[in-house]
Amino acid sequence: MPEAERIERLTFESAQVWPQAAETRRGEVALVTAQNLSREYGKVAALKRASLSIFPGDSIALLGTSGSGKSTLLHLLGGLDQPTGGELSWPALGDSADLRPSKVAFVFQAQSLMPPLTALENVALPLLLLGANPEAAKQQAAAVLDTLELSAIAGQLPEELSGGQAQRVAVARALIAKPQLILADEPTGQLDSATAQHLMDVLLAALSPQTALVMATHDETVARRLNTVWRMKDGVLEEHP
Ligand SMILES: Nc1ncnc2c1ncn2[C@@H]1O[C@H](COP(=O)(O)OP(=O)(O)OP(=O)(O)O)[C@@H](O)[C@H]1O
Repeated sequence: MPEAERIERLTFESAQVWPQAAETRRGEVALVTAQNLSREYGKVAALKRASLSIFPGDSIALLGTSGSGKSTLLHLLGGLDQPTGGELSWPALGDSADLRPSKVAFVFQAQSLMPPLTALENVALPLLLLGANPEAAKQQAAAVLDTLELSAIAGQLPEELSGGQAQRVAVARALIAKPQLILADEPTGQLDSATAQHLMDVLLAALSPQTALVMATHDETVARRLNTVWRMKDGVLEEHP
């Protein structure tokens, strides 16, 4: 194999197991890239010098114990929080002021739906925030709920839903504006294992090849459903063994 091709292959393969801070990979532009990214809360170093890039099609499990810095990293990657050190940019997405909800969407652990709104209205919300016509937004929300086999509960309020149904509605809300980057913070954390696996089925089936998913989890079984595992320990993004 020619030397140049060998080096390119080695570079590509290492990018599969170890988060690189390169802005491009095989001609693709990174959705988000970070170099020595740090976040301190007073004396607590929640994230220590993380360098990484995330590309379209990546599905990454962020595995680590409680307090290891997973939520801190997700919030920074989504522009919900500001780093105290390092560089962070969204080469394929543009300005951090302009990230949500059509470019980046979050799925949180639990109870993130708006209580006075029905499931359908919750799912339509990102489109309304983007200025869509309300009727068109509701029609699109109904279509997404249908895809996730949730049409029967479209008119119900969050308090009337099971934990698994509520999380699937949260996934529908994250997907509706066709974001390129989905950041999920332990979306299966409060679900039993069968319901958690069903949520993963739904989420993975709904991803397009242009979309990247980063999911924080404690659960190795959930992590194994994704292509890559990144481990965090005491604020450090560690190499996967
Ligand atoms: N707003 C905050 N103020 C002060 N300390 C914080 C804040 N947010 C997080 N921390 C601290 O930063 C560290 C990392 O927290 P983080 O929530 O990122 O961990 P995590 O891996 O997501 O944990 P969990 O799995 O329990 O959600 C912890 O020591 C936490 O106490």
